[in-house]
Amino acid sequence: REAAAPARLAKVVILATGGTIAGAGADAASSATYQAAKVPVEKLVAGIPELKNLAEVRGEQVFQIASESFTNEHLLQLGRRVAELSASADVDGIVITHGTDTLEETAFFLNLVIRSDKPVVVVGSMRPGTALSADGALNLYDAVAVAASSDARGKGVLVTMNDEIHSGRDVSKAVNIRPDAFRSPWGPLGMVVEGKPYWFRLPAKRHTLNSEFDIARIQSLAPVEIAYGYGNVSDTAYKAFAAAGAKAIIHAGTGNGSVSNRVVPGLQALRAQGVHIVRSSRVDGGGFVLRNAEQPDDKYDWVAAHDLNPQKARILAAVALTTTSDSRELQRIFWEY
Ligand SMILES: NC(=O)C[C@H](N)C(=O)O
Repeated sequence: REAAAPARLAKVVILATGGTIAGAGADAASSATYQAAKVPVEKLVAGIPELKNLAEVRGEQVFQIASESFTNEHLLQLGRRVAELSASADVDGIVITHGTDTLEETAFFLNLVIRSDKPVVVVGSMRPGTALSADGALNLYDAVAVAASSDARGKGVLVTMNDEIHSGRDVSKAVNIRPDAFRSPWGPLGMVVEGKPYWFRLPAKRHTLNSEFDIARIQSLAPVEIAYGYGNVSDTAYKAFAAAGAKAIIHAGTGNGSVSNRVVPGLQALRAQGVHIVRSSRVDGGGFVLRNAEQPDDKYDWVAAHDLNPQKARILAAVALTTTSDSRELQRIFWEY
């Protein structure tokens, strides 16, 4: 019998954007005090020789920033590069190294606008590589394992952190400092163990190839801001955002996305001026906002963000408003994505 030809290693591109996974501290005990976005991608890759058993890897430095400084322009530039690479026959999967603070926003954005079924995996770390028990190397190893795996195709943009594989739509940073920082309210999709992904569930919402949005058709994102709900709140921030040109304001509401009676008239007036009001919830670990519960959305022509947290609601509204300014369309999109 002839021996089977050895399987070709997948080709994976690592797009590096900075964050703690590229961070460096003064000594090994500095796990929380360090500078993010210091180490270049070549060094990150060279630090994990085991990557070459998983894939043919090459790195590309896109930015070198902490993720709290990401702007819409960074999202668009990164998205265009991911689209280009995913269209190339020479690329099987893409990994994006990213700071963890806004990782959930970038992952959701790419999940909405990248028209490809090739694996795109966003990864970060909670400790810099210089720290004791640094988590970045294993997280990156897991990300490359997932990006190289044909099983990961068509599952939308994914996030690997702390051995788990999450949907980029669902996942968010739930705690800081600790390496178990990322949670999905509906659970992770799977796990990576010793460089092999294991899957347990699939995303139910529209994404990537099944999305109506396409990075190729987006010149700029709509200006969308977030205002926080709390006791003794006023409508000052909402009005200021609208005056500065916001097309939609995400209300990071208390509980069910409730709105203080001190703020309701101001938001009605802003809607009458054309600004969209999207009610989300500030609760951590799984908000759930229903239309016409707490506030009469039909009457006020407001939108319910359903289970999307305020920062994810901002991303969806900023993308959706590039194709529609109709509130019913906006609401449909909030149910479907
Ligand atoms: N753990 C991290 O990556 C935090 C860092 N501030 C960032 O988001 O870039």
